[in-house]
Formats: sequence, C-alpha cells, structure tokens
Amino acid sequence: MCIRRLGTARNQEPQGGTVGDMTVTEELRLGDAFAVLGCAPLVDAMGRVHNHRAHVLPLASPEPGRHLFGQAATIAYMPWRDDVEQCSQTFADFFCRAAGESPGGKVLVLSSGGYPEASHGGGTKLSRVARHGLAGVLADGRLRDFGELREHGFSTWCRGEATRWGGDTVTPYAADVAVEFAGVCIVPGDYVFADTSGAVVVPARSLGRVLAVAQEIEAEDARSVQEIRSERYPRQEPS
Ligand SMILES: O=C([O-])CC(=O)C(=O)O
Ligand SMILES: [Mg+2]
Repeated sequence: MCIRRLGTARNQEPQGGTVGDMTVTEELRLGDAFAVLGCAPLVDAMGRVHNHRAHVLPLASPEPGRHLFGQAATIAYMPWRDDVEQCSQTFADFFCRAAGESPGGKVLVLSSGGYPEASHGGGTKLSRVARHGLAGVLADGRLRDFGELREHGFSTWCRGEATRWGGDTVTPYAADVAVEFAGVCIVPGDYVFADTSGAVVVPARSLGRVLAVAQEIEAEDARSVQEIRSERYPRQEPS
C-alpha cells in the first residue's frame, strides 16, 4: 500500500515534513530556483560538472505553464508479451514500488519500452499521482486524457496525447530501477526538471553544485549581454 506523507503537487499547499534529506519548503524553493533558471543554463552546468548526457528535447504537456521538479521515481516499460509474468502485474503495483514509502514531491518517470508513440497511461491510472502527492509525471511515451490530467493539478510532460489504449503494446516491467529516457540514463532519486524548453536530469549528490554553476552561467550571460549592448558595429579588433 502507498503511504501518503506529503501533498506537494503544485496546486497544493505544502503540508510540512521532509522529501529525502530536504524539507518540503526547501524542495519547493529549489524547484522555483530551477524554474527561474530554465533548462538551458542547467544543461550547460551539467556539462561543466559531469560528462554524460543530461538533457531531453522539448516534450508536450496538457498544461505547459506548469514546470515539473522533483526526485525521480522510475517505472521501466517493455514491449508487451503474453508469456512474461511482469506483464500481468497491475500498474498500481509498479507505481507503489516506484514511489516507495515517501511518494510526496516525487516525479513519476516512465520509460518508453521502445514505443514512444504508444499510450503509457492516462487520467485514471495517473490519478494516483495526485492522490499520493507526487509532483507530476515525466513520460517518454504518449499519455491519454490530457483534459483529465490537467484537472488532476500536477505537472505532466510526455511525448504527446494518445487516443488508443497502449496496454497491448507496452507494459510496466520493473520499478525503482535505472531507466533509459530519450537517450538519458535516469536513476531513481535523480532530480528532474522539465518545462517548455525540455528537461534536464541532475544527480542528487550534484544538485547544489549544478545549481551554483547554472547561476554563474546566468551571470556570465548577463555580463555578455551588457558588453554587446555597448558593442560597436562593425566590431573593432584590438590593435
Ligand atoms: O487505461 C490506460 O492504460 C490508460 C488510460 O486511459 C487511463 O489510465 O485512463
Ligand atoms: Mg483513460
């Protein structure tokens, strides 16, 4: 059974408590800091701190004004088979294993299972995200019922809307494991941020460093814009 500790969907008031090592207030503040920066400086900062790919190209959302931030709770999808035991387990089982004992504020991450055009869930199954206080959903596949997802109040980013049920194409296979997401490795507990520009995945232990470097990059960019404002045209090379 899922244990609901916190309500941190972005339309809800924080109810106190902790998310991982952080209080809910600290995590909301951090999410706001990410939102102010946006994806590009965060991706640049990841490039300075780490060598691996950390960015996802823009996704679709039922409510693009809602950014998504939180620690990844992962479900790995696979192509559906009629003879594999996992394919007969329910989405609820995988959801609870992914979200763990403290689902509040987490981001449910769904890998594509090789079929990004297939539906990976919809308004009914994903109503658990609101019920158990997760921040939202990041799906490398399509989702159904955009209208319902919008009403649930959490933030959703995915490959687009689907109308056809996808349960005979893809199926949850494992929970709380590393997943491949659009060419990026997402490990449970990584921080993910998504907005209209795309998404970025930050290892939990690098969070403070990446945020600080992204803020430095923003300051460098602001200085460059100031210099460009007083630039002569054509540029005069120093003699
Ligand atoms: O049934 C599904 O797999 C997807 C869906 O529409 C829902 O969860 O509402
Ligand atoms: Mg539905």
